[in-house]
Amino acid sequence: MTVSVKICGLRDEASLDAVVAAGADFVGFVFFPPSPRAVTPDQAGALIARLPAAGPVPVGLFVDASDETIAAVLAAAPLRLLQLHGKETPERVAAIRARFGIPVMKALGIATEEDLRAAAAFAPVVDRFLFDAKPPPGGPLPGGNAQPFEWRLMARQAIPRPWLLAGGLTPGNVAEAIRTAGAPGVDVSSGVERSRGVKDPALIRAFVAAAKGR
Ligand SMILES: O=C(O)c1ccccc1NCC(=O)[C@H](O)[C@H](O)COP(=O)(O)O
Repeated sequence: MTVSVKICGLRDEASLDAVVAAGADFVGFVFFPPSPRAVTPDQAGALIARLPAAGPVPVGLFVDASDETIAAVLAAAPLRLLQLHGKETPERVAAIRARFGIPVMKALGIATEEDLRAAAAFAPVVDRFLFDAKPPPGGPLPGGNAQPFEWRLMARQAIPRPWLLAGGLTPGNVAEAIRTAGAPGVDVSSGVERSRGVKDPALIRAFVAAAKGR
């Protein structure tokens, strides 16, 4: 099985080029101003313009964003997948998908099997899921916290859409995480950074190689 890989929170050309050269499948841009990984629509547009046609799918990460915010980003950055990482309800997800006509990936925070059951209500309105750790209480970011969750919770679950495993993955643990969770795909941000918000091309290459078993 080939594992899909998403590298999230890109802000500079050298790291983006490393994502492309390493053969990642998705590349994420954060449109959440409090994040140290946030980019403006124009910055994302310029980075996406560097992607080859057969390169990684550009993903936009939003947290409880308004239609106006999403529209303003799309005017400058041709995203091909919208990652919704806030408290969006199934109804809100459906409305965003219908309005913008772009596939949607809903992020869900997982700490227990009960949390996983929330996926059922979203299944009819999403194209993919991303399962991440729950953010620390009172923390500034709803994701990207280098926090793993219990990978065994995912094992043998019948998830009705393609999905990515996220949260605290690194080049050193991603192969074990994939085996334990039975994950068809993975997503990383902190684990390929040399400091918070600053990606490291060597770590990006190592992560993709480890995830894809190269
Ligand atoms: O990365 C951010 O700054 C961020 C901000 C707000 C919501 C979500 C965010 N990141 C979500 C991601 O897609 C991360 O890749 C995922 O949570 C895993 O992050 P990490 O544990 O740092 O690898």
